[in-house]
Amino acid sequence: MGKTIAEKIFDAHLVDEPFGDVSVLKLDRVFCHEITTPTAIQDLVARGKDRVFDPEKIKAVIDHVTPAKDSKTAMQGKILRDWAKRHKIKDFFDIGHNGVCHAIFPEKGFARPGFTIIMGDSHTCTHGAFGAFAAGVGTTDLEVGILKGVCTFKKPETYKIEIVGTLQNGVYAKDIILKVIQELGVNGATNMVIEFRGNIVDEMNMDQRMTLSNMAVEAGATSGICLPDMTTVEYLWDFIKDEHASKQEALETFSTFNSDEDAVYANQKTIDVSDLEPLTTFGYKPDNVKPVSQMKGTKIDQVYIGSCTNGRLEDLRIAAKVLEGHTINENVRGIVSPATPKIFSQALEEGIIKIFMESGFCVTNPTCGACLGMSNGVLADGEVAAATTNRNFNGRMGKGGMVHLMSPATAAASAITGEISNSSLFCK
Ligand SMILES: CC(C)[C@H](C(=O)O)[C@@H](O)C(=O)O
Ligand code: SF4
Repeated sequence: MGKTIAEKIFDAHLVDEPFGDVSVLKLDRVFCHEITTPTAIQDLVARGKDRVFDPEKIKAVIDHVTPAKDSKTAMQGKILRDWAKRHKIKDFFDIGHNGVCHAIFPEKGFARPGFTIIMGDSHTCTHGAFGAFAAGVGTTDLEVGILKGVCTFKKPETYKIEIVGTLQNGVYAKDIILKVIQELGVNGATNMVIEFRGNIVDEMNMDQRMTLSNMAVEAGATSGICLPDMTTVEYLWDFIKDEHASKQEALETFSTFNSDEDAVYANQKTIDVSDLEPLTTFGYKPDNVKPVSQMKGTKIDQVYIGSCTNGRLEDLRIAAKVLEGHTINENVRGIVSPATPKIFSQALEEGIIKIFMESGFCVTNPTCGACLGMSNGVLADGEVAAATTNRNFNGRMGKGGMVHLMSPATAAASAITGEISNSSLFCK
């Protein structure tokens, strides 16, 4: 019987099968940020176990609220910073070098095909775009991961989603993942791994695959995996060239993890996206999805372009293309947060930052910031945001605020008109 990529990664990392369908896996990476890791650190210290399994395999960043906004967030940063120093974790990213975890870690080549990755963050599934099994975990699992380099998981069942067809202009990876979540529902893939397949995924670059994998958790999935291919190898080449004789050889090595033809799936679905229109959310759940055309006229107070879903260079390029030559609506506050310093400086070089600024956007440093309503653009009660983020939960960007999720193109068009709008209005 054939195996899925997730099953093969589990087999390759298996340390123990204590009972039933439970597997203890060896970890290749433990990623950390300043919101969840300090709790784990403080508990380890209190238990006299202030150790790390391997400082090379642990990567840490201060990203959610940076620069710190108050004494509490300053202390969270300090606990992580002091711990990283104490344990000689050299891949630690602080002010001036920091960016959103799920953007900066892939950019540094830390996510690789066949890897097992955990982090105390629900969007850790993003790294599945590289053909890794990457999952968000709670504090206890994070502590064990930091201390022993292992994590316990239920054996993975896989939901295969084939995305096929030809995309219309103005429709992006974000629209596709919103469509997937609409079809599956917020619990449709609970306790499962989503395997993204089909010609549309094959044709996507890594930025687009990360947008897809990022929101797998919004359909309940533990991880969202794309199979590694030459696009993956090309993206990682600078980081892996010493370990592989050629790109072809790297591809062959990575392909050993690819799902077999006769792999067994718990569920599968084919979605033809040829007729897909740009989509947006309308309620407080990510599966409350409608075509942008049906939401026309919905007034907005703030537009946010950024986050681990859509704060990458390609996202900024697409939004800037829509914004170029326009100023945003006088009733709209536009905020853009490039997801990493590298993305920021490339966007500067390409003139993208200038376009944002000339159109009336405020450009912030790389941070999660407004995405989770902790800083840099919290909504007032009753306000409405158009955002390229991944969660529209009640009050997500500020108590009493409403968030509509959408692609960077739709967000940029909406900033210009002041209401949810299709970017085809501004196609040049
Ligand atoms: C702060 C962190 C625990 C949280 C998460 O896990 O998702 C955050 O990143 C979010 O998006 O709400
Ligand atoms: S950008 Fe938003 S969703 Fe992503 S890790 Fe930060 S807070 Fe969470």
